[in-house]
Amino acid sequence: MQGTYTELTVTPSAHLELFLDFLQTIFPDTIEITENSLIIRSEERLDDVIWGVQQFAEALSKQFGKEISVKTVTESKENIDWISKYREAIRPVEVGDFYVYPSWEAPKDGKRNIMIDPALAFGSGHHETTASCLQAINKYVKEKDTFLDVGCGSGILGIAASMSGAIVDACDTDPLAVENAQKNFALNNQSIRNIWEGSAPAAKEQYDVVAANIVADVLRMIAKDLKKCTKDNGLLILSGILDTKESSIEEVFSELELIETIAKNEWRTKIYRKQG
Ligand SMILES: C[S@@+](CC[C@H](N)C(=O)[O-])C[C@H]1O[C@@H](n2cnc3c(N)ncnc32)[C@H](O)[C@@H]1O
Repeated sequence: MQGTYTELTVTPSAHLELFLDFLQTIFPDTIEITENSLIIRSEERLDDVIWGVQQFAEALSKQFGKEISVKTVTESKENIDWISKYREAIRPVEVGDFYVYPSWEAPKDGKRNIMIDPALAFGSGHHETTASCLQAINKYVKEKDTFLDVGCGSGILGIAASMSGAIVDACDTDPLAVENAQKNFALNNQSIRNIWEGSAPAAKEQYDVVAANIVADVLRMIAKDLKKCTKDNGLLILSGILDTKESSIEEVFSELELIETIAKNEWRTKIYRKQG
């Protein structure tokens, strides 16, 4: 890509549509039409086009027996590399021992590096709820723990748990998320024991740690299943809770021991222990 491109504005005194037909033979898809003008952008020089447009105006003048003039203005403009701009906007995220980075950045020495490219599935580490769950995993997940990631999205939480030595299962109601999570586990050289399309009720065992970063209303709906698949003395990491919904979650999980609440902006992450 060149550093600049030329923008040519063609303003005929009449018959804009005929000038459009003429220019479309040279630039079939790339003409912007405004009320009185046609705009062409190109990395090539457009001198020949300006000459052609003037010839066309002269030919039309002869054909209609009245003068049809055309004004042309060229401007050199800076080419913006949108892909680079987008990439610059996606920065790595550091939470505890975890360093979440996109594929075009380098991993960081001394960290548990998780490579995730932003995709359709939620979970690049930038959202407060994901970052808070990573903080909780960093603090509470131990080697050999069994871990269930309910609503895995990109798989980021399960990958973090696996890097902490846990044996990981995951599920999501969205088949695209299941596919994306599997891809991300492989990209990060982590293994996932079981992954299924669906939710907590399909869990076949009880886990040391269950994490669910889903909106509060859904957490309330599946509360019974989340508690059921958590072992006695196991932990439940609940996120996706807006501060306005916090008390409704506390109410539904009141029989568990609340051991920590992480607050980031308006988002709350609650860590419960299921007493034996
Ligand atoms: C906010 S994203 C969280 C993604 C990732 N775990 C993270 O922390 O960044 C919520 C995910 O939950 C999934 N989901 C929504 N309702 C669900 C349910 N009842 N059971 C399981 N997954 C659900 C969505 O498809 C989405 O991928």
